[in-house]
Amino acid sequence: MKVLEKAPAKINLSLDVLGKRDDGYHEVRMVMTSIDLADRVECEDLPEDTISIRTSAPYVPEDERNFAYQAAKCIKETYNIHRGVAISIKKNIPVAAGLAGGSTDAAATIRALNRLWNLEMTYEAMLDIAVQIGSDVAFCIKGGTALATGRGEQIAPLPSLPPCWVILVKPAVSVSTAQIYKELDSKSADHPDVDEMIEAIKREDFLGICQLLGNTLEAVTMKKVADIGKIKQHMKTIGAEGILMSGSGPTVFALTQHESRMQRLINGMKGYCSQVFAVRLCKPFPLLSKYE
Ligand SMILES: C[C@@](CO)(OP(=O)(O)O)[C@H](O)COP(=O)(O)OP(=O)(O)OC[C@H]1O[C@@H](n2ccc(N)nc2=O)[C@H](O)[C@@H]1O
Ligand SMILES: Nc1ncnc2c1ncn2[C@@H]1O[C@H](COP(=O)(O)OP(=O)(O)O)[C@@H](O)[C@H]1O
Repeated sequence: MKVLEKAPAKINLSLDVLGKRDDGYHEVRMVMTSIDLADRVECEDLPEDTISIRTSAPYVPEDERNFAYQAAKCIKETYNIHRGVAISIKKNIPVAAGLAGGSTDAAATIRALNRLWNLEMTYEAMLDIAVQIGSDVAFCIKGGTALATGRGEQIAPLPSLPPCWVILVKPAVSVSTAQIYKELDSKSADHPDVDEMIEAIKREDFLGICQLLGNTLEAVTMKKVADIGKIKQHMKTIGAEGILMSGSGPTVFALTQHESRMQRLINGMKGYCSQVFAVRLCKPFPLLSKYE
């Protein structure tokens, strides 16, 4: 048997880093939302008890370093499963871009194996696996819009955003999330107003959401990748209601409710960067209600 799961990317609308914790991670408060730029994860039974990984993109590991492999291994160990699986990942999300590409593949693998192996996992059981793979995997299990706290693994759902376009521009460099957190001095950094962002979302106030976009990590990554500042400036000149770097970067996104602005942004930014996308938002997965 074979099951297919869609694996949407995320953007961070508000990302505040409160400080460093004793376990080496940073305490964060983030509002995240899923976008319709998605990988496709296919899981198929294998006759022998092994995990195999195939991806469509170069530079993505096809062994135990792949987050989808780690998710499958963790489920096999936790549920004492002695079955093999072939995992095939069609990558559409740019790699190491601040869009949680690897995390969403891991989350999709958890959802897929739950179906393939009839595990009847609850949402909480999926989260237990997710936190062992990475901080952003928990959000990606359900997706939609949510507040993520702790190291990013504590999830509280929020209402969906008003409909809009998300235009993404990925500079031709990648950054290491660990390095960006390491270089952050959270005391002297800018801190976005996460609570006001949540209120704006609850009020369905699109312009308020755009004005409140903020990311504590942006200044750190901008110092290393000069293109980010140039992209932001260029997008501002073309016109968008809100512009921000996602996660640890270097992808920059713009939000607009106007199709004409979306077209202008796409046309204007294509001459600037090779990786430019315009996508809609994604609703949360209606999964798990059967088991909750
Ligand atoms: C910055 C964010 C914002 O959503 O996203 P990306 O830019 O990666 O997409 C996340 O916090 C990234 O989460 P994720 O990519 O899952 O990180 P992990 O694999 O758990 O950790 C990678 C490394 O980042 C650092 N890290 C991560 C999360 C956190 N709250 N504090 C940290 O200090 C640690 O050094 C850790 O070893
Ligand atoms: N399924 C996967 N897809 C992409 N990258 C993966 C995957 N599994 C492991 N990785 C590793 O994770 C690193 C971070 O990639 P990614 O999750 O795309 O970035 P980000 O954390 O910035 O959102 C990559 O450099 C890659 O080596």
